Amino acid sequence: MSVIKSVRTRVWTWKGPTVPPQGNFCTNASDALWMKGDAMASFRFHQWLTCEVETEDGTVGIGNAALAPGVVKQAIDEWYAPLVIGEDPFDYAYIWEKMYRRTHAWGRKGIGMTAISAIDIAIWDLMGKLVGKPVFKLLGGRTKEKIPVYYSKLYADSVEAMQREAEEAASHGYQAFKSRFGFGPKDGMAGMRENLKRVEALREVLGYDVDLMLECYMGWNLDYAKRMLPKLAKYEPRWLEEPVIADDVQGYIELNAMNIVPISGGEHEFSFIGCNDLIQRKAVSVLQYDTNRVGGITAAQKINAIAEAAQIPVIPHAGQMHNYHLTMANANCPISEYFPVFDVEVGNELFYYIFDGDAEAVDGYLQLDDDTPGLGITISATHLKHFEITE
Ligand SMILES: O=C(O)C(=O)C[C@@H](O)CO
Ligand SMILES: [Mg+2]
Repeated sequence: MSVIKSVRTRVWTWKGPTVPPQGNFCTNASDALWMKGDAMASFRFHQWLTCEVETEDGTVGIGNAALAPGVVKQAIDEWYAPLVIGEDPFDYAYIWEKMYRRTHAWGRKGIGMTAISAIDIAIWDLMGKLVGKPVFKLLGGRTKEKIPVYYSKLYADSVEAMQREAEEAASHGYQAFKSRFGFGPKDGMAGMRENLKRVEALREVLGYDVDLMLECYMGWNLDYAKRMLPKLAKYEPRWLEEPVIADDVQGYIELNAMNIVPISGGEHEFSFIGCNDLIQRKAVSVLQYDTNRVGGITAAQKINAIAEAAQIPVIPHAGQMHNYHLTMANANCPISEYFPVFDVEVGNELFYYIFDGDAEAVDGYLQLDDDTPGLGITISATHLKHFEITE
């Protein structure tokens, strides 16, 4: 048995070139505020946290998190690392409960659960490396020949720009696409028309034989979403994502019960308890936790069982290998979100600049290797010069 001897956290701050997002590129929770200046400032993810868990034999498992990296680093360094050092990584269920219960007063959601997620993902990568198996083979194995993905970008822009991007993506074989709304309650009826114009334009170039998902990123409210759903129905969206803020579970329930467009959410929910609540209350028709927020792979796999029992499909938020391995290992996870590799703008794609090994979509699918141990990623040296790294 090789016990955990260290936990190394690093915050990666991107100092390289960025593409400034266009105006109204995505609604978000801050839109409800009277904001001076850039309403999107809270939206950029130009930092990332890596968490490396090493055992006495020198094997290193890599985890990561993208929410509030500096704060999560401190939480891990001060609270969680001491809880896992000295433990056997294969006691991962015990380690998870220990992290969850010893910080329960403040850690069950948000920063604490994000910290737990980063460590847990590292432990699963570590276990895969120690037994020489890919993580998905430890979770249930291959349930798909390859994983279908949806192209996730199409931030709101001019109609022409969005149509060009959609056509370009379709030319690469994608069969599913996610777009972002740029207008919400503060933009009134004119904004509604701008939103609808763009959905219609996307259907015009993509047709109706592909899935089109629509993302609000918590930027609408219940009243606006109730008014928009009947107007959206004719465009047959695969789902409407995060129409209201994560705390408005009652709003989710009401919108999902309208049964006009399936409602998806969960990327801002934490732990299997939080996701179970969304499932049991029928708040979502598609559950979209992110493994590096919800409690890592240990929690995600428990959620997958609950969701499958309720026959709610699980389509984790974001790309990244920790989500792909879970999707590969679960028949109830039909498809993966895929952030195409682009110049750094919002930052969703920053992980491509930190890690080597992330699966790349080909003709609308991605593949995981049956023989690569762990998650299959390493820390990359390629873009180091563009990062300021805080140990
Ligand atoms: O990709 C998503 O689902 C996100 O919520 C990311 C954020 O960029 C808004 O789209
Ligand atoms: Mg989302």
